[in-house]
Amino acid sequence: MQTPRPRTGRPRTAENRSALSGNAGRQSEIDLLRLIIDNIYHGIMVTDSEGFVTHFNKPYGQFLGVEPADQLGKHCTAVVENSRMHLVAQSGRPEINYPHRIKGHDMVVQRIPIKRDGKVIAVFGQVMFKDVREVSKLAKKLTMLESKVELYEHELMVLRSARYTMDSIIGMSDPMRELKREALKAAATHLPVLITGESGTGKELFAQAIHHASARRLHPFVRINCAAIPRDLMESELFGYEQGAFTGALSKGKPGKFELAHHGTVFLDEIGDLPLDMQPKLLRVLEEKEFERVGGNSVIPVDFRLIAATNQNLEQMVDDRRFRRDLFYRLNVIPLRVPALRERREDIILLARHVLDQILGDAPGLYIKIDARSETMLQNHDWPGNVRELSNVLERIVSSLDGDTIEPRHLPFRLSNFPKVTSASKDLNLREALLRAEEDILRSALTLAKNNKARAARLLGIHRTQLYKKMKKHHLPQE
Ligand SMILES: Nc1ncnc2c1ncn2[C@@H]1O[C@H](COP(=O)(O)OP(=O)(O)OP(=O)(O)O)[C@@H](O)[C@H]1O
Repeated sequence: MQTPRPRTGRPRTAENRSALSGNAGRQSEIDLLRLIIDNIYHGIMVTDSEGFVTHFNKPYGQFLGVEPADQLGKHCTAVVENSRMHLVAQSGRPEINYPHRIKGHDMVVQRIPIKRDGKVIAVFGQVMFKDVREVSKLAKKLTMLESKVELYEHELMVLRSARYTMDSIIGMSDPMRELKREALKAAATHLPVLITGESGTGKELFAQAIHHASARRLHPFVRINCAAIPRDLMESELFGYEQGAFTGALSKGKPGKFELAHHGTVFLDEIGDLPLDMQPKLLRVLEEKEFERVGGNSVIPVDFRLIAATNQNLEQMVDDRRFRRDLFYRLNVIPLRVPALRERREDIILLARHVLDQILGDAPGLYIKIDARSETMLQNHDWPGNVRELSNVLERIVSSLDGDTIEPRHLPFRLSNFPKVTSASKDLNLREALLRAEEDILRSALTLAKNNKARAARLLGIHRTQLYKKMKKHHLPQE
């Protein structure tokens, strides 16, 4: 096709046309559009339906080394080598991401016909990449990023599962095997799970293992300790708040735990401590899977699986009207009870070995033995603080162990039913025995109370100040 000659005497700029109309508002709008076109990063050229240039921006001028204003009115083929703008005007078909060779560079361009009433009135051309190698670089970068994401997802899964699978829950006793089987079945559903059991039995461990065995494993596991959140902050912690919802609120607002757990699992620990006035709000989000932020008026949908745990007797609490019956039924869809350590004594030594291995870590050549009498003492103890108490006892022993074997003399006083005064117990005098017993009981109470001093003092039946005094006497950490 023959290239039409440039028409120099007939400027076709939008500016000129609107200057003729004499409309000031229209003029300023056109100025703005021209400014926008000139500030776009990519080179841009617009032609009319015959291929004559009506717009040509500065970046394109800089790229080609020409003055933009001088190109207006010329035919596109006289301005840009290999131009196809006039052909697109004729065919009316857009050319998206086409290769285009200019000045020895392979570029990537778009040519889009602009139509009015079905007729092409202009063609918009844009240089997408000044060098086609940019595209392949970008594509490579994208592939690289995609594989990195894949790698991280995999690592995340390995990391999480390495810590929290059912296999990492130690226990070969019948009740534990059965419990793991039930927990795996629960993981395959999206139903709420209620885990009960004494303090320190491993309820949280089960909650995490269920999450990581479920289809939600790549999404967040959000733990909320109902006993630890101050009452007046509970609602905003759970549901978040909007800007200016209350004094001290962050100016941007803040998402709550449920929002953060989208597609994942919410673990409500110590659910028995959820204040009564919060219970209907929890029930609503469980039933409707949507909530409103504090101070907000839009409803936010959320998808999560709920796992709740408690060491309290929720049924009794329902009877005492301290826990809502409707909420209890909603939570108790799949009940799992983690047995106390004394109900699975065959797991005690297994757990002790596991804890010792964890304490010693990767230290090469280090191995701590437990002699037969100590094993019997560990197995015979009732462990009111369960696995947590066992861990604490072993940690303390290891920190002051003088050899590589745990012997009865290393074990806390409470593990022996009563001190046997034998000829071997040369150093045992009453004062020392009482001191050891006192320290031991203090430690147990603190373990049971999860280091909450007021609770520990209540357990011991003494005043808190007295507890602090005794802790000081035995050099127990006060924080
Ligand atoms: N079967 C187990 N195998 C390995 N570690 C365990 C096991 N059970 C408990 N533990 C460990 O004991 C400690 C207490 O466990 P966890 O916090 O899960 O108990 P819990 O029942 O949720 O306690 P609480 O009711 O006091 O919150 C944790 O350090 C946990 O890793």
